[in-house]
Amino acid sequence: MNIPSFAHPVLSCADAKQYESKLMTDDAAEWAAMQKAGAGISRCIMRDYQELRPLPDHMRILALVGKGHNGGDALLACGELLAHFPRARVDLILTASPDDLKPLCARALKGLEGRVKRHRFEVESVEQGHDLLDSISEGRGFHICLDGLLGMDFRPPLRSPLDVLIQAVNDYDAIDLRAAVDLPSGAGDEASELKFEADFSYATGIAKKPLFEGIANCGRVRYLDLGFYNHPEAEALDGAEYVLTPRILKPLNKLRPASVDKRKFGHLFIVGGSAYMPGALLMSVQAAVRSGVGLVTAFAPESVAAALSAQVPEAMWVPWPETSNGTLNPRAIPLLMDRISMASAVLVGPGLGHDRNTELLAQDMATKVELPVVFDADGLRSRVVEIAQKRKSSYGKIVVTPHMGEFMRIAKITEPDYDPETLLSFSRIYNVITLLKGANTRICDGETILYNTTGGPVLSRGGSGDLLSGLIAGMIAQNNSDEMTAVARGAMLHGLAAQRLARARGQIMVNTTQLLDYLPDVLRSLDVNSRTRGLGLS
Ligand SMILES: NC(=O)C1=CN([C@@H]2O[C@H](COP(=O)(O)OP(=O)(O)OC[C@H]3O[C@@H](n4cnc5c(N)ncnc54)[C@H](OP(=O)(O)O)[C@@H]3O)[C@@H](O)[C@H]2O)[C@@H](O)CC1
Ligand SMILES: Nc1ncnc2c1ncn2[C@@H]1O[C@H](COP(=O)(O)OP(=O)(O)O)[C@@H](O)[C@H]1O
Repeated sequence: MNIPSFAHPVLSCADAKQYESKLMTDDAAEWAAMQKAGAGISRCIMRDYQELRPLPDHMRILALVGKGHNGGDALLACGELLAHFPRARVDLILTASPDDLKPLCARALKGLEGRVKRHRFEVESVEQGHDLLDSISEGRGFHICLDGLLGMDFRPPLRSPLDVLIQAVNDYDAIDLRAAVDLPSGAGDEASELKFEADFSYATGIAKKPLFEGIANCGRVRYLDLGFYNHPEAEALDGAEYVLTPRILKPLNKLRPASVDKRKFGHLFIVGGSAYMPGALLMSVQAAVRSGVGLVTAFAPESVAAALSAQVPEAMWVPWPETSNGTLNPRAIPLLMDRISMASAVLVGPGLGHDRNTELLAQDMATKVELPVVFDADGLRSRVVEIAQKRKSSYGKIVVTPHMGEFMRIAKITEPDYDPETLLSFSRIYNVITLLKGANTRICDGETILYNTTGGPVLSRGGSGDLLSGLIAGMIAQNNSDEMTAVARGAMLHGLAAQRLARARGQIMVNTTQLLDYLPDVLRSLDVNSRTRGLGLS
């Protein structure tokens, strides 16, 4: 796939530093980038804190400030927060004397003079660190802790007193939101065991590779597009890993031509459900009908089809004969194949249940359906990917959407494995597009990995994956892009809607399907004609 404008390269810290040195050849350019970074970080914090509650006017902010530009970004972010919340209180912990700060960091500090309190961190033990934090906050803790100690220039080991400070802050439980500038202090191409434990890492300008190692090693990653790739030097960058930007949604946010009818927007077939798991199918269908696809036909177990159809009358429901287990009978596949000429894509799996019959059904679908087919949940079988390996190149792609447990099963590995090479080789060998779900969802076609950094723990509840597969399949069925782009588009919409849900209603006391009500706002809030930066940060 040629890398389109909606994805930006993920670089090692060393490559990011080299690339930035080509873009920023003088202090004025660096200062401008730092100001954008500071403004972007403060916007993100104001937005992300709302997953907990609205930000209080009198918020207490603690910034940990190192001597480099990472510290400078944190200081500029504090200035922005103060501009929005003049009654906020900002305390800075400096680990170097002001004379030792890099000039732009010193300039950012000067800009805050008289508006913040400074503290030097000269304590020797973690306990003394806690006492200092208690005394600074007068025992009330902090709403926000901003880590600007070390950025991409970190080289292990962590030197004293940074190690003590990071440990003290990590252990201090009276902090609502921990935000790392660029990447958590202690992370880097070479990381130290001790790292700032971030809830969010706000990647400034370039998303660095260490952010995507392991499972959410650096908290939630938020990529701030500062326009670093609007530069001729960007052409020379290569590599397999990219971070998605909301620009991928731009084609969805256009007025539809006056002359179109529903057939123009595709027809999705969804096969799933079982007598004891009808809800998963229902959720996939609910999401699919919201995706913009023109028509949805759902094939459901005959004992539940009527009840489901009452819930989503927009879809056409076809009752499917059941086995004694209440699962779909594979012998009834002609029900689907007789109608297949009407479809543009197929989704198999939500709520299907796991038995020999559904296994046969999934295999049959992989063999017989020439259209793009998405396999999710119980449709994810090792035989399906083996069949995909031999699929004719004229057929539509097979897309698999495993979480790590399911991935281990179909990739026949025994341990969770987040190595990009594992995902690349699996997708290449089996000739599939893989969407590997998790805190940072990865989408891979065997040549490229796209990281979707949207979403969050509000999605960690039953049914989120069913909504995702319905959205993805609905995007593919619309046939307005290649399958990889359609999959990535569905994932980004799902994540952005989840963020909106969490900000409006919190992460905890919500239903999975409430996410659906936030999908329209995602699209409607995009500034589609913006040419300079990613389309907004939401
Ligand atoms: N370039 C730009 O314009 C833009 C940059 N941006 C931002 O700048 C960040 C990079 O800034 P940077 O280059 O100033 O380095 P940064 O990571 O802040 O500090 C390095 C200092 O840490 C120190 N140090 C290292 N290892 C250590 C250890 N083990 N233990 C203790 N100390 C250690 C080392 O000190 P030294 O070894 O020299 O004594 C050095 O001076 C980047 O991540 C992003 O946030 C964005 O604003 C976008 C525009
Ligand atoms: N901590 C998290 N951060 C971000 N996204 C998450 C997190 N936990 C789960 N998700 C997302 O929620 C969805 C869960 O899908 P899945 O595991 O199939 O759930 P289910 O089978 O219950 O529908 C995926 O899109 C996954 O990426």
